[in-house]
Amino acid sequence: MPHTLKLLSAAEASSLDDELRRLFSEAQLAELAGFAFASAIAAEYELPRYARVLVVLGAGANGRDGMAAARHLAAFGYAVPILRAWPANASSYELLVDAVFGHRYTPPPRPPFAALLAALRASAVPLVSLDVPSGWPVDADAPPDGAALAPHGLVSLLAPKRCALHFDGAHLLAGRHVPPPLAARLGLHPPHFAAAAPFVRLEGLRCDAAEGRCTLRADALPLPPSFSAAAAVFSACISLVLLAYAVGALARSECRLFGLLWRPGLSHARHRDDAATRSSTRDAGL
Ligand SMILES: NC(=O)C1=CN([C@@H]2O[C@H](COP(=O)(O)OP(=O)(O)OC[C@H]3O[C@@H](n4cnc5c(N)ncnc54)[C@H](OP(=O)(O)O)[C@@H]3O)[C@@H](O)[C@H]2O)[C@@H](O)CC1
Repeated sequence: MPHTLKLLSAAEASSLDDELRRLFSEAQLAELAGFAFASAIAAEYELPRYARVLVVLGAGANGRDGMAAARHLAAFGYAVPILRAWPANASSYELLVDAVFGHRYTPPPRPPFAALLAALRASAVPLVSLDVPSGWPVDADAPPDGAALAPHGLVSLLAPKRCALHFDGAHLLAGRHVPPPLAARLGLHPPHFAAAAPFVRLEGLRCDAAEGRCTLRADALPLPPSFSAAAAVFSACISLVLLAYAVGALARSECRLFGLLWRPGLSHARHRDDAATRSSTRDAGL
């Protein structure tokens, strides 16, 4: 069965933000997102090929998370300078990270961001966007126009936003800090993440703008085949142990029902014990 991903509208993404802000501080959210973003970037854009990274920040929470991601990338060994303006040597970087706008962007871009987006669009350096390709209308049914950013990669945070329908590059999903009951209540339906990885590659993702949904092919599981086989063997062993235990319990015919212990094997013995108790009580004249 293919796995259908929930795509969030801008309003749904804001509701999720509100829920998360009740659970985490802003600093915690930044660290969780920043680490997840950086881990996904490091997996897709490996060292040493993409060692020099320029992270471009906006004024909102997307920029704040981009700042945290930059710090984590630096800790992973990437060279991530802190600059106040678009550098003259931007083409010498090996990767551009777009953390300008997230899901609260409303077009058109105001100064100075219009020029910043144009510079990102014009660059030949591979570009990866965090959560939303900056400048893309989040809820748009139509693909963005030719002047919009065309990132090589997209790292969606927690759940892809609706505009991801029109993205067909390398797509990863980062962040797994939505508590499962909240994810279930919001119908997020996240895919499986491998072990403790804070991101998953959305390989085999097929987005259909007409249907308004993205599905992951059933065979595009994040677990490597060797791990899946090991997991299958492990779960088969556990099932066998549980089955052996159940058969053993049945053989001993122990059933506990509403607090009463019924043991056919023991009932005769208990009957004998009761009879013996009654006769010893009688003998004792009690
Ligand atoms: N860590 C986590 O777990 C979570 C992290 N999250 C992350 O936060 C992101 C959402 O953050 P956000 O709400 O701050 O919005 P975001 O889009 O970054 O910035 C808005 C800024 O842009 C500005 N602006 C807007 N339009 C403009 C325009 N046309 N031209 C110029 N400026 C414009 C706007 O200015 P204003 O309109 O307010 O004047 C404001 O300053 C989300 O995508 C995800 O990455 C959250 O999902 C929560 C969970």
